Amino acid sequence: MSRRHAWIDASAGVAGDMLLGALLDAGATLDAVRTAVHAVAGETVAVSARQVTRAGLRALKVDVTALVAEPPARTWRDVRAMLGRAALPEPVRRNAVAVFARLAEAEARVHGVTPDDVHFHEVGALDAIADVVGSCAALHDLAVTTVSAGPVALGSGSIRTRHGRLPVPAPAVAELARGWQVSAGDGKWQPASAGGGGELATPTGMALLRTLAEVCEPLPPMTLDTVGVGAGGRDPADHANVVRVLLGLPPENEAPAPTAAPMSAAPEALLLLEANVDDLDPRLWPGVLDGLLGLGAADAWLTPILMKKGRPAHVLSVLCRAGDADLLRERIFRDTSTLGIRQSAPERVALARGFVEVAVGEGRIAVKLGHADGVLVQVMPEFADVAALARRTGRAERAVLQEALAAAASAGLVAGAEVPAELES
Ligand SMILES: O=C([S-])c1cc(C(=O)S)c[n+]([C@@H]2O[C@H](COP(=O)(O)O)[C@@H](O)[C@H]2O)c1
Ligand code: NI
Repeated sequence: MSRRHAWIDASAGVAGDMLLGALLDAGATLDAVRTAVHAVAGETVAVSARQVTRAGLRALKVDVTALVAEPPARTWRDVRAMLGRAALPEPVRRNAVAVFARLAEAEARVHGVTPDDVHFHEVGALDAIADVVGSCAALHDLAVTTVSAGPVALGSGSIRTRHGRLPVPAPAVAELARGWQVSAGDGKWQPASAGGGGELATPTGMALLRTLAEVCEPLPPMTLDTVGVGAGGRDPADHANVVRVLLGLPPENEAPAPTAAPMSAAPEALLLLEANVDDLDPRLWPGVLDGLLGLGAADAWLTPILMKKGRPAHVLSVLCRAGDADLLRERIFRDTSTLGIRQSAPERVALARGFVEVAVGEGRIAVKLGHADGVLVQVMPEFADVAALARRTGRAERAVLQEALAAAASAGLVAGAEVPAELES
């Protein structure tokens, strides 16, 4: 099974349409992007792409056009429901939900509202849906298995929005950029008559990059395969207004054949945030855990304990990357009643993961595969898909789960088998 890495060059900034343009230019098909966008938004929006130049560089510019006169204003709750019911490949749905959750969280913080009440403005909502769903579908279509990105140029000066003049980086961008390497970049502020202000990164672009890229790093070693260049709307003279995506095979693909013991993954450094809580309304816990996972926690769970004074309580444990710890700590203080958070630095040895879909009756279920050195170690149908299919067909979850396991086994997905070629990221 070969891995395919995408490295995002956002040294001139990043916007949703620029990233989507770069992924299409790298070989993702417009068909795959349109199918996914239409599955979420219906025929209310058209996505097209054209060749342009930016400071003399050829690049692909994506255009998103609303086909309805007055697109409805949508909250994050509305968009989440649209993503939930759309016929999308599971990895595309999961990534798109995670991007919007991060965007809604950032907007909520800067506007002082709850994420569920964040409003994606009219045409802006359609734009964002097309950019986010389109980029997630394009990555899927390119069979990308891992993503990283370099430092991001954010810009300087100020921009005019429907709420008046905002400083650059725009507040939501600054929020989304926490924990990532950034700079103002080379984009100089100029008056609107000379092409507009110096905003180089937009909230949608930053939310996509922060969610899809696992780490901020210089271009990693890889055998370079394809370069895609996506254009922004403006063409200032002082820099090429583009995002680039470099696709290639990481060095592991060139390593010798796997040995017998398939557990050679290197430990990764993570942080464990923990708090003992004895006075939170128990009905709030599921929302707390979902919120932390939506913000990028690697895992979040509760352990029942007996605390001082004989009180039944829970330990909230949140495993995360160091760059996400500030955001998650603030979220824990906001959503629980804890007065303190412990922190330790465990190492995790994780299997590489991916998904394939199997047909079960009239539905499809994503099967999560954990693998090492080209060999499957864990094979487990996604329970959310099992439960959804059971609900739709009126069958028992247990029966659907057994059928999904049997479908996986007859497709050769069993522990010890070779990782299948079509493994999705
Ligand atoms: O209209 C609002 S509320 C608004 C808020 C913010 C904040 O950062 S808060 C930013 N903007 C600007 O809107 C455009 C579009 O951004 P997309 O991510 O939807 O492409 C961009 O210039 C933002 O900085 C608007
Ligand atoms: Ni607003």
